[in-house]
Amino acid sequence: MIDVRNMTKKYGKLTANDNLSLAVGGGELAVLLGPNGAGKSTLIKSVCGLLRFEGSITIGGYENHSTEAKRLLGYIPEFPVLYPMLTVYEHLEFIARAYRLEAWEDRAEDLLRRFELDDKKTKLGKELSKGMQQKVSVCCALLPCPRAVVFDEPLVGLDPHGIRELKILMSKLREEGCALLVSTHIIESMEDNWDVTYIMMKGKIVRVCRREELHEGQSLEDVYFDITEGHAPEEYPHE
Ligand SMILES: Nc1ncnc2c1ncn2[C@@H]1O[C@H](COP(=O)(O)OP(=O)(O)OP(=O)(O)O)[C@@H](O)[C@H]1O
Repeated sequence: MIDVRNMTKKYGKLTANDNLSLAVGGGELAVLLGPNGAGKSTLIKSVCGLLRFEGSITIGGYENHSTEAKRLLGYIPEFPVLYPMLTVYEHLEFIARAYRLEAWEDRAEDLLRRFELDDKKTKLGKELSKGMQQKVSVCCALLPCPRAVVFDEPLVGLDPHGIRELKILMSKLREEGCALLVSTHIIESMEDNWDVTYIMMKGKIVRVCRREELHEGQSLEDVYFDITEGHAPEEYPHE
C-alpha cells in the first residue's frame, strides 16, 4: 500500500534520506526508529507529499502527489496544525467537505467520543491545549477512513486516555487491513502491535526487522540498541 523505492532527499548538500526503499502492506504496522536526525520525519513528510525527492513513492499504486493517493492516505504530523478560528466540529466538517464524504457524522461523533472531545465541539482551535489539538488532528486524519496512515510521534502530548484510545484505534485499523507507518522514539509503545521495524541511521535504513525474527526473550528495544549502539541496553547495577 505504501511503497517507497530508491528515495533520496537532499537539503542542499545534506543527504537526509539516502536511497531508501520500504513497503508497508495492508494490515501491516511498520515502525520507523532511529536517533535524532536519522531522517525519519523527512521520510514521513516525503511519503505524505510534503517534500520533493528523487525516486518513487506510491500509495495504493498511485504516485504520492496524486489526488487518488491523497484520498487513500491519512497523516498525523508530529506538531498538529489546526485552524485557530474553526471549532473542533468545524474541522471535521471541513475534512468531510474536502473529501466529499457522505454520512460521516456518526463516525465523527464516535471519534470525538473516543478522544473525550464530545464536550469540546464548539471550542476554537486556538482555545485547545496541545494534547487536545493532537486529538483533533487524529480525528481529522481518520475521518475519511484512509487505507494507509502515517503517524509522526503520535503519542507525544496525549494524556493516558488518549494514548490508550490511539493504541486501540491503531490495532483496529491494522485488523481492518489498513497500512500503518509509525515513527516514534517510545519503542515500548509499539511492542504489542508492530509487524516490521525499519531502523534508520544517518539517512539510511540500517536494519529491517520482522517480528517473527526476534529471538525468545528479545525485545524491539534490544534490537534497536544493538544496531545503534552495538549492544543491548545494560541493566543498571544493583546497589
Ligand atoms: N528543512 C530542513 N532544512 C535543512 N536540513 C534539514 C531540514 N529538515 C531536516 N533537516 C536535516 O535532515 C536530517 C534529518 O532530519 P529529520 O528531521 O528527518 O530527522 P528525524 O530522524 O526525524 O529526527 P528527530 O528524531 O530529531 O525528529 C537532519 O540532519 C536535519 O538537520
